[in-house]
Amino acid sequence: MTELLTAAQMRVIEQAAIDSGEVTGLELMERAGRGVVEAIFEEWPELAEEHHGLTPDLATDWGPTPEPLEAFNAEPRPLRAVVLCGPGNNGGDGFVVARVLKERGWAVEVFLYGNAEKLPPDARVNYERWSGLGGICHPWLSTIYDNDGDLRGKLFSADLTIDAVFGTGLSRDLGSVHADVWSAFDLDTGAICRLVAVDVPSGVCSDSGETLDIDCRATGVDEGLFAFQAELTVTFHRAKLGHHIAVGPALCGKVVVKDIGLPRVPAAPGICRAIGEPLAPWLRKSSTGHKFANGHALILTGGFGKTGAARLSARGALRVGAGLVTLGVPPSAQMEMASHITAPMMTRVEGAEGLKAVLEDVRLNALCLGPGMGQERARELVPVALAAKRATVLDADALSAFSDEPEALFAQLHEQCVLTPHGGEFVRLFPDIAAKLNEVPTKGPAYSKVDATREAAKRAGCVVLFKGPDTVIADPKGRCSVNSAHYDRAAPWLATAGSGDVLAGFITGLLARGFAPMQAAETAAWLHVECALEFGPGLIAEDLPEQLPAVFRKLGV
Ligand SMILES: NC(=O)C1=CN([C@@H]2O[C@H](COP(=O)(O)OP(=O)(O)OC[C@H]3O[C@@H](n4cnc5c(N)ncnc54)[C@H](O)[C@@H]3O)[C@@H](O)[C@H]2O)[C@@H](O)CC1
Ligand SMILES: [K+]
Repeated sequence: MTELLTAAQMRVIEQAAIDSGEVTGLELMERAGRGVVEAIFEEWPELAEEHHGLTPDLATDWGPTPEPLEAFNAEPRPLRAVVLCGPGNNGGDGFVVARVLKERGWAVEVFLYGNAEKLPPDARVNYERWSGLGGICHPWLSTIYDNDGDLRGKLFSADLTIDAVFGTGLSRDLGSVHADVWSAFDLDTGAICRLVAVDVPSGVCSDSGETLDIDCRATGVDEGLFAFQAELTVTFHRAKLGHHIAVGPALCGKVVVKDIGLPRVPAAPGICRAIGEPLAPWLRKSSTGHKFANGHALILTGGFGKTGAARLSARGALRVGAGLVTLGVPPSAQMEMASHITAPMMTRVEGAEGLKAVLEDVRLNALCLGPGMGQERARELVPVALAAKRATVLDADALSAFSDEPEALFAQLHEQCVLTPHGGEFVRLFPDIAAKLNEVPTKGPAYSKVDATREAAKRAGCVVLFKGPDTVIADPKGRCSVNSAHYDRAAPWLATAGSGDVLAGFITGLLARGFAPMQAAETAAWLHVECALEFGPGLIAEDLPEQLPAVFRKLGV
């Protein structure tokens, strides 16, 4: 697990290092800027080749882009970079990048959004260093307005563009504070070649991964997404939450984290973590244990014609290692179920009384309710299941059944429960929290999916796993993690019918094995994505449990 920081947490870590005298802010900025250049050369080694270099005097002479034949016969030209600097320390990093590239013979054009006199001290030093190298700093906005799209032309013909406009300090409303700042965001940045964002693409809130809206009436601009679309994002020390949640991943391109020599992140309850590979020993089974040592899960099913979802959960629970799995079937579906199952067992569960009777068997240590269950059956069985105080997963219909009275559900939940809502179910159970999350933010740091899941878990009094490509899991004490299915873990084929039922089964199976709710939810979410990656395109829900043996083998389980 690695930490995913907020801007405030990053500032605390940075300030503590500076206060301890280990490092200065200026040194951190130098390392950050150099880290960006290093990451660029690692990503595009062709840019690191020396033969492109020319003398510094020619470095600002851009000239028109040659035709292909001309280019073939011409002397090698210097590589061209445009660096867009903002008014804070993100801009300071940009000046370092500009200097380092210029020292390597690149032709570098720097545009400053803001007033050089008002730059914060470290950024100001780097502005001076850039100027001392003979570097010119163009005022950004006047260039756009006066030279009729000059900057645009440069951007679209540059070999590299650096976005150092806003980083973790993006806080104010883009429109109302600076009615003209939108112009930076009005560029079709997705079409710019090799656009590299320093820390975070400008316009993306690093805490929430949301883009900030602007008041289109005040600025007179068309509505749009006012954020840069980067091909590569280079961040420092640790990834930030915004790199992994909401629309952040879609705008970051690829994220590289560069070490800038800060100390390890101290353990603090408020710090959210990215779920990483579970340790194999957790998942291994004891060589002497019998099946009952690995728990017995009960998965309640729906009626006739509605049993498939619970079977998917059962398959998931078995494959993840539950010793036994029993499907609790209403009479109408007994024949259907019997003709479909082999390894899972089944038992008749006819209503509240039926479930009470079945739960007298205390070996049933993990319950799953929801997949394909039907809301009526869920309303009848959920209270009985919760009163039994077993580890319990509530998914799908077991959540929607309480849309009209979520408080009644919360009153019955206990700390052995895991709720697994997707976006729609989340809205039904936590409408006020969802409304806050879905509000388009105008200021940073914006309310995030992490904030929303934490608040929901606190209210529910149990673990909440809020699904999505950015699944967030939180417990009532504020512990929180993100299972990011982005970048090299992108698993778009997981968005398929029944995949949530398998996830509920994985969690139930792990709970049966004795995992704590938070650990079960985190491990299941991680395995779920790994199974999808293992199978690849063409995946359907049935395939997911079948990938577990291969995933386990790779983990060394
Ligand atoms: N925190 C750290 O440990 C380090 C930070 N560094 C860099 O510093 C950045 C953070 O610097 P800052 O805190 O100065 O923040 P930024 O440089 O991200 O931006 C803050 C500046 O933008 C202004 N601003 C914010 N919202 C605005 C809006 N909507 N319209 C116009 N202006 C707006 C602020 O008033 C401030 O001047 C990081 O992203 C990173 O790039 C690095 O130099 C290395 C170390
Ligand atoms: K940036």
